[in-house]
Amino acid sequence: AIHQSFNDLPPGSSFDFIVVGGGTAGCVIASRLSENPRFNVLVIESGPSNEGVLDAQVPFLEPGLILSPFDWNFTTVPQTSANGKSMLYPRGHILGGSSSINAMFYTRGSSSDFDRFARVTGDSGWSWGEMLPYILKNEKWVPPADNHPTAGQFNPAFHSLTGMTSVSLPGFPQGTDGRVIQTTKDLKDEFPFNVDMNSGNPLGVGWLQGSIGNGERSSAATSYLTSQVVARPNLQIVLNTQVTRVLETGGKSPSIRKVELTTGSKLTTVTAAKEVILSAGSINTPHLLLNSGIGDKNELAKKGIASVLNLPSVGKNLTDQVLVSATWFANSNNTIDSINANKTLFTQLLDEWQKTRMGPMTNAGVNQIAWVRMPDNSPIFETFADPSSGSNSPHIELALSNGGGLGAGVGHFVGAGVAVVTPMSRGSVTLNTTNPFDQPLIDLGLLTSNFDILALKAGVASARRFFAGPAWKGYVLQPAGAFANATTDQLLHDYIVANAFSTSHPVGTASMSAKTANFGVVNPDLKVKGADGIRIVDASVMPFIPCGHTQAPVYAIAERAADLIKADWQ
Ligand SMILES: Cc1cc2nc3c(=O)[nH]c(=O)nc-3n(C[C@H](O)[C@H](O)[C@H](O)COP(=O)(O)OP(=O)(O)OC[C@H]3O[C@@H](n4cnc5c(N)ncnc54)[C@H](O)[C@@H]3O)c2cc1C
Repeated sequence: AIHQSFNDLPPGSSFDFIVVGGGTAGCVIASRLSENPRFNVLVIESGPSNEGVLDAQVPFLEPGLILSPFDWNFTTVPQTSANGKSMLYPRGHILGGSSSINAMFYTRGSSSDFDRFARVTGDSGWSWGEMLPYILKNEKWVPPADNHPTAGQFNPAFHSLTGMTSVSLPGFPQGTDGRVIQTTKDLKDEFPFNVDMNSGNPLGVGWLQGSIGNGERSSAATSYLTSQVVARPNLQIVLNTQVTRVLETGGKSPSIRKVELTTGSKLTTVTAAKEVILSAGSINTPHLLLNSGIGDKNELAKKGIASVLNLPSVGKNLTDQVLVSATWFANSNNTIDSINANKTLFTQLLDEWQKTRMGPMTNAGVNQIAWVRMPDNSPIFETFADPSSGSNSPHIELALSNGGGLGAGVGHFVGAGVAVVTPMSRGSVTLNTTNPFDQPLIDLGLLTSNFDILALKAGVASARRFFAGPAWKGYVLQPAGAFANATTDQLLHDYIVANAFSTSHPVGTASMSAKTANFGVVNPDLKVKGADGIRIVDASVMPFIPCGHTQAPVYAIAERAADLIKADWQ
């Protein structure tokens, strides 16, 4: 059942597993563990239900979720290498977590990303070959909202019809589709067509796959917590309840099976007979650990927190991808800018979505992505070692957009969100105060590595070449917004430093590492190092960021984690 408050739990309830955070990974764990009727599972989620939240259902309305009650509304500390700006840092505060508020891009990264996970942890179970079954266990391939013919837009060999989260090709054509595909022919050396960017080899330009089914967002909550799953007598889900600490339950290791939480203004605790699984995400998981005395002993002492477990890597290695827009005015009025600018049209399209689950509201304006690898002889590699996981991995993403403002104000636009998907900057999550309800200090370290600035420059240059292709003649007009000023190398540098922001893909703050490593937070089986009874399953365990968006890897990691946990307690 789903309960609005902790006090609504049936009296005398006891639990084998307590999952902290009903987000992307948490929903997978809850759903899979409760398949075993002998396991009693409790999920504690800080946010409210996703049911009936229109902005979380209609793909086009995703921007409305930022700075809403469904967002933790974090703000970063001033980013010293990005003009000292503090930035909004959205995270899902709702059942389904960030999968309920994200932009629904479903990209797996490259096979070598997973092979690198296996290499650094010494566990071949994290390799692409062994993770592919878990990826397929997550994905349920479904037709696009408009039911258009999809032959040649994906490779069925890499997809599954039997998983959980609906994944589909774009559900509505964009006015730029033909020109993008033509560019893969005109400029095929730099921008070859890739029939399926989720094959393990993403390089090239291909059709975006999104976590959307029947024109609606498919989140961890809608796909893993179906009414049949929620009806299981051995699964209890408590909403609107924030876990404040994890606590020792004795033993030498120490054993950490108890969680502290708030009910109204009162603190209470609940203990798991078998395990606590932390799935609070890359910001809140380290925040919870630090508040619980699990982190760098000396740093915690300065805050007056007694050390329970000295794990200096907690909250370190925060890795996120960095983005700028490259935007031009478009010689067209068939861009998605029309929808945002025209209230009548907006209402009409929303009405169409409500009645038919079709139309432009079924996706968000990006129908294709270009994944670009900087050549081995690029001058950038004279200074920096290649941070990518392998030669089949991009350094840069161009999210090709049929308008959407792209930060340039009012008008009709075309362009790309240019992201460095293999950033070298690292940040941290540290305690601000010892009050668990205060935000932690989130420092992305944005642009602190010059690699990221140089790679963004290379990405912008690549976007310029893309949109200078013959297919765009007469369509792409002058550069727009602040991007118009980026006319020299120095001015492009200034544009990047002033306008770069994060892609909201944080990972790495509770990294897994080899069992014998003297760094890292969890072992390859995701158990917290040096402790008993507590695992971490969420984006924070990824030691490196995959060269794409992060939800598909989180789903796959959680699917494997569920099997690891089940195997331990069979
Ligand atoms: C705005 C935005 C856009 C994005 N776009 C994309 C995209 O298009 N494609 C993509 O692949 N990825 C995208 N991402 C990233 C992706 O969604 C995340 O990487 C992924 O969902 C993270 O999963 P998680 O399980 O680690 O954390 P989350 O899904 O964030 O789950 C954490 C859960 O724990 C809960 N929680 C936290 N602290 C506590 C506590 N103390 N007590 C109780 N509950 C707690 C939270 O409320 C939340 O429900 C985006 C993210 C955001 C925010």
